[in-house]
Amino acid sequence: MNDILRIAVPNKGALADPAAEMLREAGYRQRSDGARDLVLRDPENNVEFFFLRPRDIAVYVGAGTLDVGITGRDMLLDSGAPVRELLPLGFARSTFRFAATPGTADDLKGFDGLRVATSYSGLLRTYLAERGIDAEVIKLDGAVETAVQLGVADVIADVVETGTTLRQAGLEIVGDPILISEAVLITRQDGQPAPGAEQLLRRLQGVLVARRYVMMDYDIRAERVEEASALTPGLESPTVSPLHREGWVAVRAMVPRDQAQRVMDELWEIGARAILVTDILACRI
Ligand SMILES: Nc1ncnc2c1ncn2[C@@H]1O[C@H](COP(=O)(O)OP(=O)(O)OP(=O)(O)O)[C@@H](O)[C@H]1O
Ligand SMILES: O=P(O)(O)OC[C@H]1O[C@H](OP(=O)(O)OP(=O)(O)O)[C@H](O)[C@@H]1O
Ligand SMILES: [Mg+2]
Repeated sequence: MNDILRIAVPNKGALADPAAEMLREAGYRQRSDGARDLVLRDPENNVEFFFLRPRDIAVYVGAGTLDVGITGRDMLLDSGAPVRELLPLGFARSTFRFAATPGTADDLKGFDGLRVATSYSGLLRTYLAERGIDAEVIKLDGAVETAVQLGVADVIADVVETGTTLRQAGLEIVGDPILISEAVLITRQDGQPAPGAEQLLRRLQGVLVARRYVMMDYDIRAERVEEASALTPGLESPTVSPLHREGWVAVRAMVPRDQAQRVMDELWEIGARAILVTDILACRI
């Protein structure tokens, strides 16, 4: 048997609940609601979970004390730790952006000599240095949007999702996104991931596919099956089975969830009937 796989998971913040939910869907044990365990063993799956601050996760994984972890891409880059992304996980999506009071700093080029507040100073310093911008970085722990109002900074660089927090602080986005972020599974930069990481990776990939796709079944006249297959090509190829009813076949294919209604309309137009859509609970592709 392989060594136990040691997995770092966020203990609070925007990543914690969706990470736990995803691991649960992948068949792993997770903390019960409200529990505050720091370590959780899951002997059945030969893994151990360590609940840590999301910001620290890249540090532990980079040091090699933990094998893999879940954190945000922005936090990974900010840490400067020797880690790499194994798999983007599709939640905690955000952009990292500059913002300022309207009319005060409309362009990155004009940032020389200004004070930029952020809780991602590593990421920001690299970004400014790469562009030769000589701004002063003010490192704060959080609630960065308030820094301009209180006169601590001229510009901020922070996580933006809906933009509500910026609007409430009377700030406006400046320039292009510094980074597009989401939750990611990470491992150490050098060498192969730990042996048990393969299984975790496959399970998480399975959850992502199960979330993104639905299963679609329908009946159609045999002479239209080519046309129908073009609408529902599936991941590799749709399954076509004979029907007892002469001249008809049954087709089964995976369809992207967000396209299911459009595909059903188009199938109906070419004569498909008994079109059924079902959730995929789990899969290995
Ligand atoms: N409102 C949000 N929507 C989507 N993703 C977010 C949001 N806020 C933070 N994130 C993402 O979640 C990850 C962790 O950020 P989070 O804010 O939870 O950490 P933190 O600021 O250290 O913790 P806390 O806010 O609890 O002090 C980052 O990758 C960030 O991009
Ligand atoms: O664009 P929005 O949808 O408003 O979301 C973005 C806000 O969410 C996060 O704040 P969080 O609650 O984590 O507080 P923090 O700034 O103290 O980390 C982030 O730092 C932004 O402030
Ligand atoms: Mg936060």
